[in-house]
Amino acid sequence: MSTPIKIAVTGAAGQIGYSLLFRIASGALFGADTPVQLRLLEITPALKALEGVVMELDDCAFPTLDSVEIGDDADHIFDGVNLALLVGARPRAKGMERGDLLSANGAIFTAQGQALNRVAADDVRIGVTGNPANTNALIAMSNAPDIPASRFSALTRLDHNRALGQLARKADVKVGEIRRMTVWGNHSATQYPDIYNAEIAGRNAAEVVNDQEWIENGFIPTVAGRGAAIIDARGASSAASAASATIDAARDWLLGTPEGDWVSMAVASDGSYGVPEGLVYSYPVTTSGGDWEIVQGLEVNPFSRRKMDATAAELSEERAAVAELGLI
Ligand SMILES: NC(=O)C1=CN([C@@H]2O[C@H](COP(=O)(O)OP(=O)(O)OC[C@H]3O[C@@H](n4cnc5c(N)ncnc54)[C@H](O)[C@@H]3O)[C@@H](O)[C@H]2O)C=CC1
Ligand SMILES: O=C([O-])CC(=O)C(=O)O
Repeated sequence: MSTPIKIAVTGAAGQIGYSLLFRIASGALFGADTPVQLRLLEITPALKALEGVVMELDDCAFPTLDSVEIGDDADHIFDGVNLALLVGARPRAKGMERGDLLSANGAIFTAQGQALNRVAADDVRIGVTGNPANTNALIAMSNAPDIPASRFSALTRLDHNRALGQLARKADVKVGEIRRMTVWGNHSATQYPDIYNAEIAGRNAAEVVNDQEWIENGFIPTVAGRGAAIIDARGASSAASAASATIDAARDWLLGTPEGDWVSMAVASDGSYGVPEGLVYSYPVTTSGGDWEIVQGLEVNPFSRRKMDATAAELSEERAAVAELGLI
C-alpha cells in the first residue's frame, strides 16, 4: 500500500455525495493499492445526516478507506488535502438555468477558495462540480492567489460522457470505439459538444454520422439539455452520473489520458482558440503527471466558431456578474 491520499469532498451529505463517497472509498479513483482519507465538509445542519453516511461507509468495510473526518470548518477539513472536490452548492430546480444559481452559490466558492489557499497541500488539485461550475471555479481560483490557476478545473466531463453516449447510440457503436470527443465552453445550455474532431473506430465521426440535421437539432440540444431533462423526469438533478463524471475527471487529471485520446475539462483559458483569457472554459485536454494541456491545432469550421463564441460570451457575462457582486 502507498501513502494515503487526502481527498476533500464538500456537500458530502447531498445527492451527489451519496454516490461519490462510496466510489472514492472503494478505490475507483486511485485503485486498490492507494488508501484514501476522506475529509468531508458540510454546513452545520447537515452534519447529522453526514454522520449517517459515515456509518454506512464504515459498514462497507472498504480496504482502501484509511480514515474519514467530517466537519463544518473549511480550514480544518481542507488542511493538507491533495484533492478537493467542490460539490456542495444548491442545485437548480425545474425552470431555472444553472446561471441563476450564481448569487446563491458564488459566496460558497469565495470562502472555500480562501480556505484552500491557506491550508491545502502544495500539490492540491481542485475540481468544481457545484453549479454554475465554470464560474464557481473562477471564483475559487480568484480567491486562492497562492495556488496556481492550473490546479482548478470545473466539471464538463458529464457533458462529455453524455455526448459519447448519444453518439454511440446514433452510430450504433460501443462507447469505447469513440475517441476525441470535445465539449467546448460553459456547463450550461450554451455548451458546444463537437463531433467534427471526434473519431469512431479511427474515422471522422461527423462523416460517419453524415447527418448535419441530427448534429444541430438532435445531438447538440439533447446533450446540452440533458440536465434539464433529468430534472424533469426525476424531479431532482442528476446525481449518480454527476458523481461518476466527477470520478472520471479527477482520475484522468491525476493519472493521465490514454495515448491518442483526450477529455473535456473546463480550465483557465490562455486565449487558445480565441477564447478570452482567464475564463474557465471547457477545452479538449490531455493530461500527464497531474498537469493538463489544451489540445492545439484542431479544425474549427464556421458552425463551430459561432457555437464556441456564443458559449464564451455567456461566460464573459457570468464573469462580469460575479465581478459586480465583488466575488472575484
Ligand atoms: N457540473 C456538473 O456536471 C453537475 C453539477 N451539479 C451541481 O452539483 C451541486 C450539488 O448537487 P446535489 O448533490 O444534487 O445537491 P444537494 O442539494 O443534494 O447537496 C448539496 C449539499 O451541499 C451542501 N452545502 C451547501 N453549502 C455548503 C457549504 N458552504 N459547504 C459545504 N457544503 C455545503 C448542502 O448542505 C447539501 O448537503 C449543485 O450545485 C448541482 O447543480 C449537479 C449535477 C451535475
Ligand atoms: O442540470 C443541472 O442542474 C444539473 C447538472 O448540472 C447536470 O445534470 O448537468
